[in-house]
This record gives sequence, structure tokens and C-alpha cells, in this order.
Amino acid sequence: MQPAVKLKASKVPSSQIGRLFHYGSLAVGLGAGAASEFLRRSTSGSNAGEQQGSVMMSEANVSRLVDKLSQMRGAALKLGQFMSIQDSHILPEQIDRILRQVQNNAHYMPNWQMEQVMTTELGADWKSYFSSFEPIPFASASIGQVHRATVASTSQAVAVKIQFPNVAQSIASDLRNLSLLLHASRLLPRGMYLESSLKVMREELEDECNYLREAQAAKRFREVLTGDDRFKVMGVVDELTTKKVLVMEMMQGESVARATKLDQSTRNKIGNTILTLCMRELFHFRFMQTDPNWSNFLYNSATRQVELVDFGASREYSKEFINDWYLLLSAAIAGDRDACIKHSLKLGYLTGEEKDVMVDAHVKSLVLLGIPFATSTSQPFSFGSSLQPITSAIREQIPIMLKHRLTPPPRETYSLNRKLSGALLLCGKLGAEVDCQRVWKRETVGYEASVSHSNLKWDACKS
Ligand SMILES: Nc1ncnc2c1ncn2[C@@H]1O[C@H](COP(=O)(O)OP(=O)(O)OP(=O)(O)O)[C@@H](O)[C@H]1O
Repeated sequence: MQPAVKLKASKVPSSQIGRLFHYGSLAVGLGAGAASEFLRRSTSGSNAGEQQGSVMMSEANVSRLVDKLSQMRGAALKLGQFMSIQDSHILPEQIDRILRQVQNNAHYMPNWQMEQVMTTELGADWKSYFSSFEPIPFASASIGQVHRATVASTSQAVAVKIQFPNVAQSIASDLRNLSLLLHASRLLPRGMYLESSLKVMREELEDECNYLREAQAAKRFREVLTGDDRFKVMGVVDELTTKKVLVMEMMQGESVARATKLDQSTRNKIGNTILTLCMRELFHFRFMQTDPNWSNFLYNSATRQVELVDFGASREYSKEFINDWYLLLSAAIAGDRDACIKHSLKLGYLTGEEKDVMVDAHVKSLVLLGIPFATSTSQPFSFGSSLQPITSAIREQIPIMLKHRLTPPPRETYSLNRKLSGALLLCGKLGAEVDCQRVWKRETVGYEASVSHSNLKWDACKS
């Protein structure tokens, strides 16, 4: 089970000065912490010079960092999520722990600050729109917090997501400061192309700060999933939704992270449903909710539906990109090394100048990723026992790729890989048994023909 989220009320620093103060005090705190640790070790006779790296990461510094990142919220918390989902396998264990703690340690706005946002967004009489409104949020999100309420005019039970003040404006500078801090404290391994990750993250966060965009995305998902009983997509109360306040139908399910207690066949069904959705998003809608956070998938035992919330990170992919990506994954599933290289070059994963050691590691990790889908249809893939050896084997390739990679991964693959690996890890967490090969075939049937057709056109355009 996921650790319970600890919520603490504290003012979100919304002014530039306030933010500077927070970063400043973190840097000073880390420095002071390191100095005292250094002194303690020097006086106790250990070789302090050699231990410089670990001095920065003493227990006291770890908790200082967690505390600051949790308080800054917005960009900082998102960075924590982004890194811990995307790159947990490449981060030193201690950093991974920090980022996980940040996620489970979110703060929320005190009442007066929350009321200020609501007044600015919905007017001074905002309370009159609700017949009940719980002042303490039941969930804390990276850039907002979520309250339970009832709409006065319809008696509908709703979840009201309220954005922290000035998050949107401060993202760029927060990310810059964080990047400086991470570099300065030598927290990240070299060769991570941190700058590219930060750029993608900044663009994603800017999109996520617009709740009107999220409302649109939720409606689009409701539309494309209409008639599919396996899913329920949250509805949106348009009249009360603004750029910074999102009023949504309250979902009743529990985070799928808690579904580990359910019987095997139910867990299999949930795993199958989540993977099917993933494939459908890619090959049918070309529109994907790319945040695989477990609490964004809820399971309702009464209706046996997977309920979907949080569409802030939804994005569209071009047909050309999805075509290339389909060909790459097909090559990986078939274990076809030459085709893997060819399509990686086309997508921009490889430049063609890489050393063999890098190409080998890249192809190996792709083929490993294809294993669940390559399993024979008579035997569902057992995520409980078979996923872990795959992730370990992929992890072994990461240091090689970090060392020899000549170009950052293509922009679109950040969100796509985050979602796909998140969905696989979720199935692993559920211990689900899923016939992935069948899901893959069912959801991509006919796709190959359409790809060859459009690639012919593509080649004709180029020549
Ligand atoms: N309509 C809803 N019904 C029930 N619970 C909800 C609803 N919307 C959000 N929540 C809960 O609140 C949490 C945070 O909301 P949401 O994920 O939309 O915010 P976010 O800013 O995108 O957060 P993050 O990026 O951290 O996932 C969700 O993970 C879910 O547990």
C-alpha cells in the first residue's frame, strides 16, 4: 500500500521574495548542515575530504531538502514526481528516497489563502455556489489541493481542485533555481540531460496550470470512452470552473494502489483495463493522459469500473510520431535488432554516431521492454514474478547509456515512456496476470497496414 500522504497547512510562498527566501534558506541550511557534518567527521578522525559527496547527503540534509521541496510545492513537487517515476532507476537511492518523501509530505494552503484564491476566481460570494464545502483538503496535488464539496444548485457531490497562488508564474524561475541547487549539491548523476528534462517539464507544467485545458481534456476522454463500461471518466462542472479552480464530479473509487488486497481475477482485470487504455490512447486516440500516478486511477468495487481523474498531463501525439513509435515497439517485441536501430534513428533516439556499447545497451533495453508483449497468448504475462527481472535488467543498461548517450531522448518520449512504464509498474504492483500479447494485437490490429501506407507517402514526399 502507498504510504498515507501527510498533509500540513503552511502558506505557499507566492511572492518572488518569498520564494527566494525559501531557496536561500535551503541553500544555507544545506551548507550549514554539511559544514557541521564535516566538522563532526573531521573531529572523529574519518577522512572528510573523501567523503565530501556523502557529507552533503547526511540524514539532516536529506530531511531539510524534503521539507523545503514539500513547502515550495509546484515545480519542486513536480520535479520530485517526474524524477521518481521517470528516472528512479538511475538516481542514487538516497535521492530517490528524498523524492518519494516529498510526494508523501505535501503541505496545503491555510484557509485564508485558499479563500483568497476562490474569491479571485469565483467572486466574493463563492461560498453561495456550494451547499457544503470542507475547508480541509482531502488530497494535496502538486500544484493545487482538492476539497470535498456539494454544488448548491444541483446537490451534486464534487471535488474542487484549487491551484496554489502564483504557481504558474513562478515555474520557470523555480525550475532554474532547483536545477542550480541540484547541480550545486551534486545530487544528480552526470549525463542525465537534466536541462532537456527540465525544459520538457516546464512546458508540461505550464499546460497543467491551466485547469480549463484539463477540463477540455477530461471531456475529450469522456467522449472517446463513451460506451466502454470498464471506465468512468470524471465529469466537469463548467459553470464553476476557471483557469485556477476545477470543479469535478466526485469519484467514489479507491486508488488502485489499494487494489492489491483484491482477488487475483479482479486484479488481472484492472491490469488488463489499464494496459488496454494505454494502447488505445496511443493507437486509437493519439491522445494520452501521461501521468501514471496511482492515485489517478481509482477502482470502484461496487461498479467494478476503473475511474479516471487528473487530465492535466494529457497530450496529443502526431500520427507520424506514433507510426514510428509503433514500428519501434513492434521491432522490440519481435527482437529484431536491425529494425530497432533503424526506427531509433528515425525517432532521434540514436544519432548514428554512437559506439557499439551504447547501441547494444539501447537495443537490449528496448527488447526487454517488449518481453511482456512477446509472451505467447496461451500464457498471460505474470507481472508479479516476471516484471522485476526485466526492470533489473533494464536498470543494468542505464549507467552505460548515461555514459555513452549522444543525444537526449526525443521530446515526446518523456511523457509516453513515463505513462507506459507507469502502466507496467502498476500491473506489477497489482501482481496482475495479463495477456499483454493479446491486448497488443487487439489494439493494433490493422495499424501496421495504415503505417506502411503513410510511410510510403512519407518516403514519396522526401524523394
Ligand atoms: N474528481 C475526483 N474525485 C475523487 N478524487 C479526486 C478527484 N480529482 C482529484 N482527486 C484526488 O486528488 C488527487 C490530486 O488531484 P489531481 O491528480 O487532479 O491533481 P494534480 O495537481 O494533477 O496532482 P498530481 O500531479 O500530483 O497527480 C488525485 O490523485 C485524487 O486522489
